Amino acid sequence: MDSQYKPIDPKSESSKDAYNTVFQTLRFIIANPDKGDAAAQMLSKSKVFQERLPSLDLNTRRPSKQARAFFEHLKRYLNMYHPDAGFELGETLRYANSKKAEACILATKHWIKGEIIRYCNGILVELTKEEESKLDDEKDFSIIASERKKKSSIYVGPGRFVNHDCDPNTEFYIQGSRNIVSFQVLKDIEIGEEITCSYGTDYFGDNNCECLCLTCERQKMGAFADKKGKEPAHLNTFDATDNNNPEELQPQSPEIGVRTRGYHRVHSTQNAKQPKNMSTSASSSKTPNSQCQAAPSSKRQAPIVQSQIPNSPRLQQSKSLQSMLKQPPLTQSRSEESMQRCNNKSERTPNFNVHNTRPTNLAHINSQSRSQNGFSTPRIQMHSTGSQHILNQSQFSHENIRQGRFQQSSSLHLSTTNNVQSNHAVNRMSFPWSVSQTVRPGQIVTTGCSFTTSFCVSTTPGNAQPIIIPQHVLEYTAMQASNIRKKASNHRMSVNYLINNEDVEINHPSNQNQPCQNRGCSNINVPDDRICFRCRRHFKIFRINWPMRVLSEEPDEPPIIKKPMLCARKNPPKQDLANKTARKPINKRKRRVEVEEDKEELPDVVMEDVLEVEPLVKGEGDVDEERPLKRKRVENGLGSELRFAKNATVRQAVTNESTAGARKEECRRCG
Ligand SMILES: C[S@@+](CC[C@H](N)C(=O)[O-])C[C@H]1O[C@@H](n2cnc3c(N)ncnc32)[C@H](O)[C@@H]1O
Repeated sequence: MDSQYKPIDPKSESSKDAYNTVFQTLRFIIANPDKGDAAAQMLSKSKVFQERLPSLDLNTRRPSKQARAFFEHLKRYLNMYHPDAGFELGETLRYANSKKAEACILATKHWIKGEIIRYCNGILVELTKEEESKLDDEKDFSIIASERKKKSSIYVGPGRFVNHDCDPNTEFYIQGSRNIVSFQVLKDIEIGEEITCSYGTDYFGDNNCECLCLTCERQKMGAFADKKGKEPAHLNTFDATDNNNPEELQPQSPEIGVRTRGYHRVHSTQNAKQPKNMSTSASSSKTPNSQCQAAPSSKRQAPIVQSQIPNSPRLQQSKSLQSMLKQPPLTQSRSEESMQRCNNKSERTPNFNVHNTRPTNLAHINSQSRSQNGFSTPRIQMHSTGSQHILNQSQFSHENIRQGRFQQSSSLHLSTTNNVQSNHAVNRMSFPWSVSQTVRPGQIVTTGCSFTTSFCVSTTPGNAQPIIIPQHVLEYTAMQASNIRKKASNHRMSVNYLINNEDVEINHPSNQNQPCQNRGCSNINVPDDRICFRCRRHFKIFRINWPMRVLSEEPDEPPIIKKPMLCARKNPPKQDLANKTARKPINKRKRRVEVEEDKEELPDVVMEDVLEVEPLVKGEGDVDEERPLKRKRVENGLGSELRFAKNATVRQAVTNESTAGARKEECRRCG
């Protein structure tokens, strides 16, 4: 396995080329979903590919075995953009530390229990001991340990982006006899919902005590469990009084319970049956920073194990996967040792309160209450830190927020050097934008951003909602800030608050920060445009509003063309022969037309060109793309991807018709 991967410098010319090539290829596969081979071939012929992977020459008559395998893998990734894929790659802050979003898989269609998400797959590639030892701890790999084969395999492909949930909505599914693993739906999945599976019960520390999944959040388990009355580590809310140097308390520090990324082992749901002391080698040795106390197993909702689904059609098929995925039990001593280490760490751990901008952790409001400082906070209770803030966590859970039952929980931060009552420049780093704006009391600010400097409201992108910063929050914050300022300078503090939906009056003081105009989308984090980034990106690639990926209308039926009367004469006259030979170029031309069509499908489009095309925002399910597409065609003479299939048929029909016409004429001519 060649692990000598060098990332492309995003500023380089070749990265632009690469971007265009990949973009064109994606558009090609969208327009031609069944031409995965052609798309992969196209990509392999590109400059960037040939420069960077010269050993994988796919364009010879007999590509090497390695090249063919790579080719298949390439197709696997391209197929993520297949209109029927039913999922897309998104990003989330749920599992990562505050600085880095992680990938996740989001449903773009409604999935029904039992269905196979076949394009979300990956392949298990066995690793030699040497290869395994070479794996870089800094990089995130998904490794599946096979007990049967007594080997580990690396899991590669789009499926590797599926995150873990203790109550997952899918499970691993072996496709056919090959080592291709995709996912089977365990419970219906809504559009926009994250697709998750279970990595096993001990993947994130013993009994998944470091797990950050939604289920754990809802049930106050895993990293959300209340650790002996202490602030849950994942909350990481910074209390300026705890430490004079906030830098020391950056969430990435292992001591504060944020896991390092690294070499991870994914295990099947089979592991749910394992005794507690059989911790995985990964959980004990590869996630060194477990600052945890395992939640009582009776409370934990057991991941759905395969045997719990009676008559599961894939039960038999996946038997081999089950056995493959069984973990080698660790020795008791090792497991105990890891537990011991776990406990020791949690004892050592002070009441860390570094805010990591993960909003889901910040729900702790008791409405209609009074803050400790006597400020009347009719709709909000806030406190800079403290352990009592789990009060209503379930009510203000990520899910509630996502479903719009509550406004996004948020956290205000400010530098003590700022005067809170005046305007503040906010450095918003909302992936992938970075903008700044001034926040005034009462102004709606858009959440969906993490922050680096003085003052910010933060939450998870994708679930962003605008919120109003009430005057009293700012006053309270200002007061806290001035208190702290007396003690030390250059400290940050946080005020966590959440506003009930009913109490929030949403008005838009400016045209900034408004909900995405694409009615299929629930994002309310649109800083300077009508369409949120996700929808723009989707439109850019698919030329269709999110989450639609397929045409709702069938393409026009080609006009019915009666088969032309062919010349029935056995020995056509010489003229016919001449025509026959003359017809060859016609066919060639026809073939050329098809090739040209393909070319047309792959215009040299740069991002800016595409962004100029304004998506139509009519409503969910609307696929009327005529306006932008027509405009596009007029503007730069490009055809519409959406129409490609249609055009191809129509053009084909036209070609047939004219050929038929020509033949008829010929026949008429020959009598
Ligand atoms: C197989 S990868 C999944 C894709 C990953 N999010 C990424 O961007 O590469 C596994 C990694 O995702 C993160 N992760 C997934 N589920 C998690 C969970 N329930 N709790 C904490 N971290 C999780 C961890 O960083 C883990 O190492």
